[in-house]
Amino acid sequence: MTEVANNLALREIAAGGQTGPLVERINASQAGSLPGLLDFQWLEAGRGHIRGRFEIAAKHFSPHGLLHGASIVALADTACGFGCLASLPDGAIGFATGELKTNFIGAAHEGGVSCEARLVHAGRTTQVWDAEIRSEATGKTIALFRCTQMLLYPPSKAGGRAAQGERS
Ligand SMILES: CC(C)(COP(=O)(O)OP(=O)(O)OC[C@H]1O[C@@H](n2cnc3c(N)ncnc32)[C@H](O)[C@@H]1OP(=O)(O)O)[C@@H](O)C(=O)NCCC(=O)NCCSC(=O)c1cc(O)c2ccccc2c1O
Repeated sequence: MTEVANNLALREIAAGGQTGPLVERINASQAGSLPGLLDFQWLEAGRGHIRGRFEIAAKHFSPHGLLHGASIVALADTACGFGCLASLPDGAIGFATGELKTNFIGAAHEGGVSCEARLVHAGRTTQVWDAEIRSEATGKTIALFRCTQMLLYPPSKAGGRAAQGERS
């Protein structure tokens, strides 16, 4: 069985139980997991918004030489996940991506890829996030992304089980 370090002590990251600004706690939390392996960097994070980037490297490409769409989706989904974490309503203890959609409308081959995400619906059970992904080399938008984050509550409120982020 693959051992995955539980770096996502979700509530602690969001609640500021650890030291340092939120964006630093987010960057530290991803070490060894997919966003860390893809070298995502988070520059700003707060309630309702987040901004991040990666520098294009060989690992971000498809086998036939295009920047892999999954690299872009991973950046945008991670932005919205961490953004959701920074924007949980009272009582919510976790979240999971429920659905996502991406329009790929341009290409990037070198330089950086940036992502800005914002909360467009803050519900009790769902959040809808929009993200715009740009090539830093050209300034052009290369993808538009939207997802729904499902908000998870403790068993006593939801009548269910522990939050996704607390799965071992
Ligand atoms: C979204 C759901 C929780 C909704 O469940 P629903 O109410 O529709 O249905 P059920 O209650 O019947 O559950 C069905 C099924 O879902 C799993 N499940 C449900 N609740 C939980 C829970 N609290 N904890 C763990 N697992 C749960 C379970 O397998 C249930 O089947 P059973 O046979 O056990 O009944 C649910 O649909 C769901 O959990 N879907 C999967 C969501 C998911 O895994 N999304 C992708 C992974 S999360 C992710 O991608 C992610 C992205 C990021 O960018 C992040 C960034 C930063 C931090 C974390 C990130 C992150 O996690």
